[in-house]
Amino acid sequence: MTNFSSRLREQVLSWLDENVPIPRVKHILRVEQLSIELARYHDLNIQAAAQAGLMHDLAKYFQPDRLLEMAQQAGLTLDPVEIANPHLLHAEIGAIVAKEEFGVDDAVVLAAIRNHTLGAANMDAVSCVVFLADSLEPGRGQQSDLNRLRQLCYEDLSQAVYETCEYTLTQLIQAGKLIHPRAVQTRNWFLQASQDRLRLTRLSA
Ligand SMILES: Nc1ncnc2c1ncn2[C@@H]1O[C@H](COP(=O)(O)OP(=O)(O)O)[C@@H](O)[C@H]1O
Repeated sequence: MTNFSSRLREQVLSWLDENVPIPRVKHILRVEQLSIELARYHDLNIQAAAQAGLMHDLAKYFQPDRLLEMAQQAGLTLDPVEIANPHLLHAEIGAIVAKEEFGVDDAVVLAAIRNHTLGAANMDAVSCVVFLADSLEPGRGQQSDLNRLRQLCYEDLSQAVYETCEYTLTQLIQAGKLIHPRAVQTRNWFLQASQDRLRLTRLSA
């Protein structure tokens, strides 16, 4: 397990102070906190969830040209939706910054940073927790559907990821925005995972 020393945490906080506006730093700290809480509840690697929560938005304020250039340098294959909206690359590029700037080499942490916006089919539980924390941290609002999703995070992680994808996708459709296919793959994979578990539960009852 990566030892997320308080010294490294201070280094990240001081970098965030320089590169990210205060309201976004507050969001990041709430994501860190909820990631820790969910990881503790589900008996996951708390250090990994905390690190990914704290570093998920490192590239949030990088300009589109910089994101595209770094993605090209890293040899990433770009989806047309990322070319139309390079901001979506901040998750992939955030993982590169975590590695290069802070020496993070834990594959679980780097995957959770990469997966925080679009998710991924079959993403691991720490990625699920950070994905959910980013969408559902208390600063996102107190609407009843958000509060129901928050409750679901403690009952069934797969179902919570599936329903959170549905929530985000519905909002994007209503706003007439492009949808990245990876978000649809995430939704489909976690829908099937939830249904399979339900079927198994019924069979064993
Ligand atoms: N599945 C998706 N497909 C296309 N665009 C998306 C998708 N999910 C999020 N976005 C867009 O990317 C932007 C960044 O998403 P996100 O990282 O969740 O941002 P924030 O933390 O600011 O809400 C959002 O404003 C949204 O418009």
